[in-house]
Amino acid sequence: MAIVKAVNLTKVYNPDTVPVHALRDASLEIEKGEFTSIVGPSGSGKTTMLNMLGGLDKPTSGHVEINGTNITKMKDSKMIDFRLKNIGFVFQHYNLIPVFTARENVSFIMLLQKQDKKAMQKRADELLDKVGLADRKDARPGQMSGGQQQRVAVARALASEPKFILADEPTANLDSSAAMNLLDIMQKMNDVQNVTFVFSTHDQRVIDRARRVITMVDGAIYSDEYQKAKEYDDV
Ligand SMILES: Nc1ncnc2c1ncn2[C@@H]1O[C@H](COP(=O)(O)OP(=O)(O)OP(=O)(O)O)[C@@H](O)[C@H]1O
Repeated sequence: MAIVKAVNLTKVYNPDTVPVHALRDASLEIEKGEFTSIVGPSGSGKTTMLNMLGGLDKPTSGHVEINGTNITKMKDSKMIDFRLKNIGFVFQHYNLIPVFTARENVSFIMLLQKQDKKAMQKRADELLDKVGLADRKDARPGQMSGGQQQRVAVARALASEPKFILADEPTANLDSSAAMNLLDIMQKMNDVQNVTFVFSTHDQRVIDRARRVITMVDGAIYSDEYQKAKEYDDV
């Protein structure tokens, strides 16, 4: 069964004033263990699609299923809890909490899930080790580079052991070496632990690493192709 299934999604913003058709009858399925890029020109609907897949917004028509559960009909209060347990998010602007250390940022989701404090600390430390930040656990976002902040964001996204990770333009603000390093880490997590990643991106470096490339044009799925992905450097 697909982890994520988007069925005939249409999204119209501002339907009563100046309607914008951001998605037009777009359907896709994501299986466990995929490393997939959603690409397409600016305004083609990539972010709108990720927002629908992550339950951050609702379609005008159509629906989204996650592991067989229709999330489109879910009440907002239930959706928050469902998101916490099932979906990890990585954003272009990292979205870390500035007054928290790296460890606290990673622990925060587990705190919301009322996990045991010791287990929470242990998991946060393991995740930060995995993203190469063993020596930056007590640093706050303002004391870290963009690449380091985005690696904290990846560790945070994994903290609740989600079914899949959605990453909206994760390398957009990173220089070349930080972007490659982030991709190496995510690709290795995909390869070794079978973590499922879905990206939206303009970045050819990210597209080259994907095994599947879904292209959107004007709110619709234009093509959906598998390719041989560029290998990652061991990290
Ligand atoms: N909240 C909103 N209100 C109105 N229109 C919106 C809103 N969000 C997006 N749109 C419009 O919907 C269309 C799709 O936008 P979306 O952000 O999904 O595209 P994108 O492919 O992610 O673009 P980019 O690559 O520039 O980030 C665009 O025409 C955009 O202007």
